[in-house]
Amino acid sequence: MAKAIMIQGTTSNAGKSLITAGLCRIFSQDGYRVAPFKSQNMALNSYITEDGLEMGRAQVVQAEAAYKKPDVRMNPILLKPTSDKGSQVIVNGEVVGNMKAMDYYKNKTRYIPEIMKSYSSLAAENDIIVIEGAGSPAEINLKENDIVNMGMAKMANSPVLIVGDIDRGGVFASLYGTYMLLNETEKKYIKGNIINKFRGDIKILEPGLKMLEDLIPVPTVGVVPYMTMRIDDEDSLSEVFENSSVLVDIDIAVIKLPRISNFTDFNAFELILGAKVRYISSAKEFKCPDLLILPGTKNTIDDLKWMRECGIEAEILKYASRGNPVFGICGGYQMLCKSLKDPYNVEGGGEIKGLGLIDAHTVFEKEKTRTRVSGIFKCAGGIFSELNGKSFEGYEIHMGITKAEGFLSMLKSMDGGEKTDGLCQGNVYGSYVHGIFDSEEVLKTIIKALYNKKGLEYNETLSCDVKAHKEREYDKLADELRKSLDMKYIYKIIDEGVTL
Ligand SMILES: NC(=O)CC[C@H](N)C(=O)O
Repeated sequence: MAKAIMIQGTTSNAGKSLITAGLCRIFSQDGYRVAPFKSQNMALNSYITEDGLEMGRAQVVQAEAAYKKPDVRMNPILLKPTSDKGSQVIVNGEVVGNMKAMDYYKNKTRYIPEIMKSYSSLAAENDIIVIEGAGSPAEINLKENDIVNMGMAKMANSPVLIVGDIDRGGVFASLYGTYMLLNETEKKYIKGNIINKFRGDIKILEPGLKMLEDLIPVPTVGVVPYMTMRIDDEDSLSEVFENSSVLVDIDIAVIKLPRISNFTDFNAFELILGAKVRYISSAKEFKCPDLLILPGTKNTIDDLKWMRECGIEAEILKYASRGNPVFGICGGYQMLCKSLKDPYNVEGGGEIKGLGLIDAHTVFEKEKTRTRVSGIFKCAGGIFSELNGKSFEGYEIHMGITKAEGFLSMLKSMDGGEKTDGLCQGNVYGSYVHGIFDSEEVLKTIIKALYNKKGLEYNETLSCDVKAHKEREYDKLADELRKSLDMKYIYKIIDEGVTL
């Protein structure tokens, strides 16, 4: 039976996912069998495992860091918010329905047996489970019946480290306040604090650490520097959306839809030195990018209405009419169609005219398509015609089914026979495949075409192997954490567990 360590945070985005991933890599490097675990994730960035099951992307990254294949047991519950009040609830990788937040919170303890089944079976196969909490354990309105923070720590009898974000300020107050809002039993699980995202002179910080330790009986087990490294993000608070104003050769604009999903699809572009992805949420920011991407969304029709109202749709139509390239992924692909219909009310219902840039129609079905795919580009025209013959690999997660009016085609999946996973019309491209840009040949072909269009030279020799890049990032993360965390102490608390 594995031992456990749990990473909780004072807020969302404090860096729990990153530190969990780094610890997974460190323990694996030290020879342990390791698995990440998060009982419940609320995220629109999800992934499809080899068994066709859906899980949150943060645990996928952590699994990779632990040299493991992503496994749905690592994230038994996934909530995908469809609106401000409700979510699609996914248990052990399969949709169980849409639920209002209130109904879910009232009934969530019914999922404890599922959570513990997954946890126990992972624990039986590993030496250490690195558990990640969610949000903060001090949300006093949600603490009762908790299944993801202190409730989970108790079920797994796991020592807990709390991560605070010093970059946003108020780190002492939030670490102190988090501890003080816990009850006496819960406090016994807290074995250390971690200060994350530190930049500056540690000498100036040190007296504060001492004062905090005088106020609460919790040692600071490390001060982790601010890292520019990016691993796949979990939620829309992600720093990915903070645009920089650096000038580059190729400007790629992604529309930041209100329900944007799977924006990890575009991380691959970061490997291209001369390209920059910027996220835009107003018509004013549109300008004239070299490539426009419409990303996935959990609520295609609502997000299309939003684009229409804020004037972005008009900008896209103007931009596309001049022959500029547009690429839609999943929900973004659906928006490019002539019409979208939701007869079974899976995403709020109704019918709407699409952008009409691809002669196709999308209908939302009752059953979700969840599959991994691989295939090759065929019949891609326009500026990216060099994609033909290039292979892709990825996964699909959607309720909608898209059918072309006539003969339009672009991608053929090898494993799905004649299944068409995407369409192309002129310089407008759409596909259901998430992760399509992770293929080095696809990525390079697209970038090269964009350079050519601008009359610029593209240095093709630079590698953009996404997998190799990620491996290097995980090792770098582990090195950085080894330098800043007291690993001896962390091993000690893992070994001791929690005695009440
Ligand atoms: N991941 C996505 O973009 C999904 C698109 C759309 N919401 C569907 O389910 O069909």
